Amino acid sequence: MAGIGSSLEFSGSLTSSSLPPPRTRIFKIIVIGDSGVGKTCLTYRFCAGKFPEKTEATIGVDFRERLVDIDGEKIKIQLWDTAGQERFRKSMVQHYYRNVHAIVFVYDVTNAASFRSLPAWIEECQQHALGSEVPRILVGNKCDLRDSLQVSTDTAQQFADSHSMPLFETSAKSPGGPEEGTHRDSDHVEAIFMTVAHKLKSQKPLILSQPPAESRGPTVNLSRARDEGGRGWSCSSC
Ligand SMILES: Nc1nc2c(ncn2[C@@H]2O[C@H](COP(=O)(O)OP(=O)(O)OP(=O)(O)O)[C@@H](O)[C@H]2O)c(=O)[nH]1
Repeated sequence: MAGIGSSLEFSGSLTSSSLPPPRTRIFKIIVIGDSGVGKTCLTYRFCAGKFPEKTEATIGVDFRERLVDIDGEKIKIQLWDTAGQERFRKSMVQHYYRNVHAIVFVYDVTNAASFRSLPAWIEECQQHALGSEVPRILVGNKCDLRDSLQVSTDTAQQFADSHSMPLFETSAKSPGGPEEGTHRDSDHVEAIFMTVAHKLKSQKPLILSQPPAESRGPTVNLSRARDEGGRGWSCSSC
């Protein structure tokens, strides 16, 4: 299960003034979907800020990280770009699903088969004990290829609703951004992953707590709040 429920505790003879700065939290987000839907491009776009010139099929898993500032806290967003091809997944699959904080399911809006595969990807997550308490989102990629659309927004939205996931339609390739209008395909890759990070941070605020008065000594516990178990969340900024 997700490791973000675990507490980060500093105890012993430390006083609050001598506490080391809290270490940077890492949010592990796995990106899952059929081969060729654009997982590498989406993760690269978020972490490197641009569309990659060339990609090859992912073998096993690739990691990409980006340090972001959320409400004054530095958080490392660690994206696990998983292989879509079965033959490249086998040996690594157990590692993907350890200590996952959030899941991003990706399909290609120009490839109906990639959309039809989603139940199998969801099932695989369930088989690895990722329950509904782990935030998940659905991303339809390649919205720049409007003329080749095979999955309508309505169909995708129905699917997302039935699985209590927010839906984002985007393009790892097009510049995107609010200046491009209010239509769904302007959902920005940046905003999508930042929304996930905000959700995780709001579920797991880092709080300074003290033990009950009777046992209070020089110890200060720095711990994370318990999981609120929120579901059915949505993007407020997109
Ligand atoms: N037009 C367009 N092409 C895209 C977009 N995203 C990815 N592609 C292209 O789709 C192809 C596959 O992209 P990848 O990111 O490698 O796909 P993947 O899901 O990581 O594939 P696997 O590693 O095999 O699982 C590449 O040729 C990309 O250039 C997009 O938003 N728009």
